[in-house]
Amino acid sequence: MKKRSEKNTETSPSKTSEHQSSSGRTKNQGNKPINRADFVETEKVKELTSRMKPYLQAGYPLHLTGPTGVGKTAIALHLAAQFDKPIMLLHGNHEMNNVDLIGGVSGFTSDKLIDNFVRQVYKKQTEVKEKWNPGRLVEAAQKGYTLIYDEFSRSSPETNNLFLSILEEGILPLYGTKQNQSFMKVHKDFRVIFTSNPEEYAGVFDTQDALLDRLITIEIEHDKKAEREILREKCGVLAKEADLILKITGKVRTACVDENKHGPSLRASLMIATICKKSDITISQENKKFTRVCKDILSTHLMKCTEQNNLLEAEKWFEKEIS
Ligand SMILES: Nc1ncnc2c1ncn2[C@@H]1O[C@H](COP(=O)(O)OP(=O)(O)OP(=O)(O)O)[C@@H](O)[C@H]1O
Repeated sequence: MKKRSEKNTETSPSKTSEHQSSSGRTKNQGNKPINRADFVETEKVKELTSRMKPYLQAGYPLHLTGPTGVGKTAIALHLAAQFDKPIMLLHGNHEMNNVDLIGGVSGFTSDKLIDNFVRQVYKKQTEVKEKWNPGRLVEAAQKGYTLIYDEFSRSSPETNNLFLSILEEGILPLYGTKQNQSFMKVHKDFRVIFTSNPEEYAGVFDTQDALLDRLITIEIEHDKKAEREILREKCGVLAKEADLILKITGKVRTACVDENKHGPSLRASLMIATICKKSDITISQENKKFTRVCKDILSTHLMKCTEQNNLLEAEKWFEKEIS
């Protein structure tokens, strides 16, 4: 018997890398657990969770919006974990396109059949087929994952248009994928939590009204009490130490708000607390090492918001205000 069949899969390298560069921002796909051990369930978080969970249970998508570092992603992850479903995290970016979300052709598969059964007859038959790689959204929508689409407004409105029919008709259009079917039905458990920064932030597209109309938008704001709880539990600082750090970042934040600019967030306070704890730096206004750390972490905000021309001037502002 001299009949041989070979299968060959070729992947076009350029297509693959293009695909990865933009979709590589998708993290935690499917069933990989998210490490949320250091999440602090503050009173504010409890209140928000009990308010928002029923909306998701009823099948409506949520949209958490607010300034950077206010805890939108952390809350979205916490909320998503309330459902017994894998969580998929997708990061918006201007390069993301439909291929990243619904898939595209990423190479070819070829079947080769060589028939030499009769010695004098040699027959070779090759069939080449395009290889379709489904995008992230296909997997999540098909299997009923909870999708967190972080900073979705950093992707273009054209890309986000896909969500219009997902959220309204429960179907995922498969245009451009050369599939037999033109759409796919979305799993009944598929839930979406969007997060975004307000439109005045750099690198953010205006969101189409039609999409906003389909979302339940909740504004998340800075909350001093919650920040204090997080600093204490996450970094292990004392209440008075947390208060001092928050007083300092708060002063700079207020100076920024006065100038209509975005000031330091909880991230800056977490950095100060973590560095001081790990380096055994006493958190006290009299300790020069501590104020040095604060100045280093807050210097970019100081220069931007206090309209001081150089770092020295900004530091003088700091000495005067933080005393
Ligand atoms: N409840 C919480 N418990 C523990 N850490 C938190 C909590 N809320 C926020 N954080 C921490 O604060 C920082 C900022 O939070 P997060 O990234 O969720 O903010 P964000 O609003 O999504 O910011 P951005 O708009 O820049 O994406 C992160 O380091 C996060 O781990």
